[in-house]
Amino acid sequence: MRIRFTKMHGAGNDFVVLDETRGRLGLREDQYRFLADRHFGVGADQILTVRPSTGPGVDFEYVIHNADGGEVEQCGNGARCFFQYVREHGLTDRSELRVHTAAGVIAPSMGADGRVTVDMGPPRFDAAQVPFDAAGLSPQGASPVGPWKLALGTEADSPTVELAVLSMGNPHAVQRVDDVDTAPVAAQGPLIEHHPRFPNRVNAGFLQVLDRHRVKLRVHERGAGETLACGTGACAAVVGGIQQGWLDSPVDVQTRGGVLSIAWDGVGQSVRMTGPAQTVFEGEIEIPE
Ligand SMILES: N[C@H](CCC[C@H](N)C(=O)O)C(=O)O
Repeated sequence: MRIRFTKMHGAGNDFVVLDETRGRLGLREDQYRFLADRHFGVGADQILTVRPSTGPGVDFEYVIHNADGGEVEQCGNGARCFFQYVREHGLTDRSELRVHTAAGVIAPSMGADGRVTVDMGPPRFDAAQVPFDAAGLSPQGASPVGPWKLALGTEADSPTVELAVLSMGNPHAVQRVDDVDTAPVAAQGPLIEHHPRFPNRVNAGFLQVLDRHRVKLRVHERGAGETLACGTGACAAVVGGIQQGWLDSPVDVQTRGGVLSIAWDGVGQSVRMTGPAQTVFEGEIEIPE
């Protein structure tokens, strides 16, 4: 099957965007994996699919698959690219949209400086909503994010980490580190992602606090590995940092792919993420039946 796609990125987190506004492609997980494959396919961290509105009050549906082919609830950098895509391809001329995702409705809008701001909805702290199995654990702090001390292995000398746990519609576990450049992202990222206390796996964040309004962040993403930026990860890291008393809104999040600006006014309030969206090229590709 030959399909058209658009290659995009948001702060270096890269995507293949598919247009299903005129009909479904009906792709399987292995075909999403093929598209994401950096050697045999196009190459991407996630595949984003644009679909028509699901009903009143929303303008489009936004579907996300990780590079491993699995469908997931939310993607922040992808939301900015989604918004740019539908405007660039004449699917809307609106400067603000309401978009249905598996995690709920998000609202992207165009800023005066050409950057895109997305209302990502409120963070969720209830363990069952992450989901996170906290049975038998006592939080190490008094905030809704914990933190929670987890051993990364069963050996007596397994490393233990303190993780702020929360959901942006997708699951996040964020630890504070002194220096992101020397943080054990490669070693600990997969162990946290696949930790048995996260039944749906989890995105693993590594947060360095520079001052109360600036941080550095690296994220080992569920289903994709370390990415140059993670939008929902930046939201989760800032919320966790505010909840633990390290940060004040707004916060500039320096990722390896660019800077994201995150604002949050407190529990029950939406997280607002602002950042870049870039179209790289349009293409066609033959995918295996
Ligand atoms: N890997 C994430 C999905 C993509 C999130 C990230 N690319 C973003 O910008 O939020 C997950 O499995 O929940």
